[in-house]
Amino acid sequence: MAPTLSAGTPAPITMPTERSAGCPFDPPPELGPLREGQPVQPLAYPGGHTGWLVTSHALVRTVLADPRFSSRMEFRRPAIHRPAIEEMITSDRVPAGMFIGMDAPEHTRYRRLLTGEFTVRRMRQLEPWIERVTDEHLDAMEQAGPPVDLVAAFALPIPSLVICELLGVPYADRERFQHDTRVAMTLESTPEEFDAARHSLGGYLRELVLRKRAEPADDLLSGLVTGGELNDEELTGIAMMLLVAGHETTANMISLGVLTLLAHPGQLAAVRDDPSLTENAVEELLRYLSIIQFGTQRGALEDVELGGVTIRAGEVVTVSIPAGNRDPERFDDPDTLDVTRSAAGHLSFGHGVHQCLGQQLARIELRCAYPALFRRFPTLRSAVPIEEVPLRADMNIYGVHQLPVTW
Ligand code: HEM
Repeated sequence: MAPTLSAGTPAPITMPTERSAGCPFDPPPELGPLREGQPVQPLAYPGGHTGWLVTSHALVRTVLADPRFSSRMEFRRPAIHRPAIEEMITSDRVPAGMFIGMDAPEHTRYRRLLTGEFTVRRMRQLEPWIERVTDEHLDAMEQAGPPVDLVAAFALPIPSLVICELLGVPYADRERFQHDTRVAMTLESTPEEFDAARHSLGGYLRELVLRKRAEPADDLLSGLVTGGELNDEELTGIAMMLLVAGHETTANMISLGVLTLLAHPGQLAAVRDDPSLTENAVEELLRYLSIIQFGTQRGALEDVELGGVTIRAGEVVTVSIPAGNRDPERFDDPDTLDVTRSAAGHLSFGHGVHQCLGQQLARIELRCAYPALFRRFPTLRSAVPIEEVPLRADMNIYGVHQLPVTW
């Protein structure tokens, strides 16, 4: 049932989603005034529920760090209409092992099994291999000659190959899982399309788990199989979560990051002239772009006071990562891309116990991809006017559908 708001509380708004035509890299313009005036704002969720939208950096962190706000799937009610996800949540068909939708102690148990696989040290060991894969894709681009779609030729295959290698998923099967992931992520997918994609991916990964059981190899999934703590359902859920989380996110950061640098030639020149700025530039692009564009959800397990309002038990809170990352209280001149600033403390990988498990891997891929691309093609530019690049306004993960480039 829709909770009633106390007297004096502003009327609920719907989630701002429209970006300004002038700058596709800026979040929807309504978020700024909301953050300055009403950083905990009543939000109308699809289906008639009322919950909250949190927009300041400090309060986003507060929510994400507070165990009174649950991550359970029933609270991951999207702030914008996503029929497939809404149906999945209400029908209680959440797959086993998907610990992004769990609280302690279940979350802790699963996450502990994986933490060791994603340490900085482990990820650094992958670095030479990631560099080689990156070079091979640049070779292929060079051979094909311009124009090339950077998404298909570079931004998608690299993270996809990397997560496959890590998990032990045959890359040759990529068409199937890339298609299923795309359907699962598109806002417009119907419940039927979403279910079909999930079943197809689940069936595929379940078979793979059985194969790893029969013939373990030297990969993450085999390690989890032989560790003996997880059943086949849990292993399938974990593999699905990692495969989905591991390639669309980084792929969009690569392509949208390249487009952003092309649109900010001074910033591109600064990193090109001083490669020691690369790590900074990657953090700044993560902050500036905030590709998890509609935020992430939590549910109050009890009444909680937040920013002067009472969130009632059971209400859903959406924290806006884009709004938090553009908060002038936290970052000076937040709407300016500045690769020389320290963007440490950005929220693009979340915060608290659910903070992104794959963040070190993503960082290594990004630190490798941007410089290698601009080194190989110093004259790289968009092959179409920037306003014509098709943007992923309709996807939970912001980015570009295609990015035709030339050099
Ligand atoms: C630029 C790339 C990426 C971005 C922006 C990103 C962003 C995020 C964010 C915001 C969360 C927190 C969600 C929440 O609190 O509800 C998260 C969680 C997660 N991410 Fe990432 N991610 C990226 C890459 C990756 C990669 C490469 C992997 C896998 C290898 C991955 C695996 C995960 C997992 C498993 C979780 C859930 C962690 C948990 O619940 O404990 N992510 N990510």
